[in-house]
Amino acid sequence: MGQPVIEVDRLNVSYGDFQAVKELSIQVEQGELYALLGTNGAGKTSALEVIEGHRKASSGTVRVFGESPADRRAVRPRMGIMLQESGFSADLTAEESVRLVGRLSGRSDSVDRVLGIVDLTRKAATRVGQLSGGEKRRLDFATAVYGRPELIFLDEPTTGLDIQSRDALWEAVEELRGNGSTVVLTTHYLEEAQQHADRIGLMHRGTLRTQGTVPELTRALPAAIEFSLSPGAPVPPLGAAQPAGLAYQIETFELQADLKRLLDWADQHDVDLHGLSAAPTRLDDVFRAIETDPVPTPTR
Ligand SMILES: Nc1ncnc2c1ncn2[C@@H]1O[C@H](COP(=O)(O)OP(=O)(O)OP(=O)(O)O)[C@@H](O)[C@H]1O
Repeated sequence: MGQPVIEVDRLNVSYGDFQAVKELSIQVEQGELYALLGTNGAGKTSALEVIEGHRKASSGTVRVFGESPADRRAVRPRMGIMLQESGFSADLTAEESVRLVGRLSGRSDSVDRVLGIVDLTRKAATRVGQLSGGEKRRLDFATAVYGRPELIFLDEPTTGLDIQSRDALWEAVEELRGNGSTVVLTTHYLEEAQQHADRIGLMHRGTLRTQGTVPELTRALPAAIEFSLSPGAPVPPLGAAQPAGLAYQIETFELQADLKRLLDWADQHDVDLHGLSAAPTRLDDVFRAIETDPVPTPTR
């Protein structure tokens, strides 16, 4: 891992009496794609707004490139931000919007290049107010990556995008990462986080409940083997639970070995395992478990 780009230590964000972010501590290293995921209202946007320099912390410290994010002159030229909702003026054209945000960023780039990344070249002269929802999201992304920033925040970047636009966006993100950019992502599309993130932090009700790589997060929960038996079949091994009728389920932390044991047992007893499936633990399972797990357990 490289140098820390983002260092958050015991961050708290409150709105009046309501504490939206509680004692959040995370570090994001240079070149990393860190996905901050969580349930609705978990506090992700509130935390990111502080890290981006848009909001003041109630307490705690945040450093971006070793500086306070409030020090906009030091930090802003090095970061590109795609917010959940764009603040573009409806009267500006796509091209004017990119030029304006580009000028404010202090970086230099070609407007054509960034509009090309998101296939908006044909819409360069179209006013923002006349762009579709997906086109506006793509314009947001184009402005966030203008000048190839070292640090890019993507807040639900692919919401409302068709599959071609998603693929193009992720291709552009991977290219930026190839050049060493660091990316912070929030999304409700867990498969995207699973596919692209180096590390994932899961927030629920203001706290970071767990953090790690996908294998680290999924390792903590059992995988599942499922099958059905014909009436009169012998009792299956491995403490198989019987949730309904003739359907069985085995939870296991040793999927391969237990699957072999089950198949050997079926062979020996000449039993058919109808609808046999063996599924590794998915990020969705970790996510669901978070809501019922009262104990915060960040791993690192
Ligand atoms: N300006 C505000 N004033 C009062 N409460 C707020 C404000 N902004 C956010 N909140 C509350 O703080 C909590 C965290 O909101 P936040 O937008 O940070 O969550 P989130 O994790 O980004 O959620 P989502 O996934 O739904 O976008 C929510 O309960 C929200 O209602």
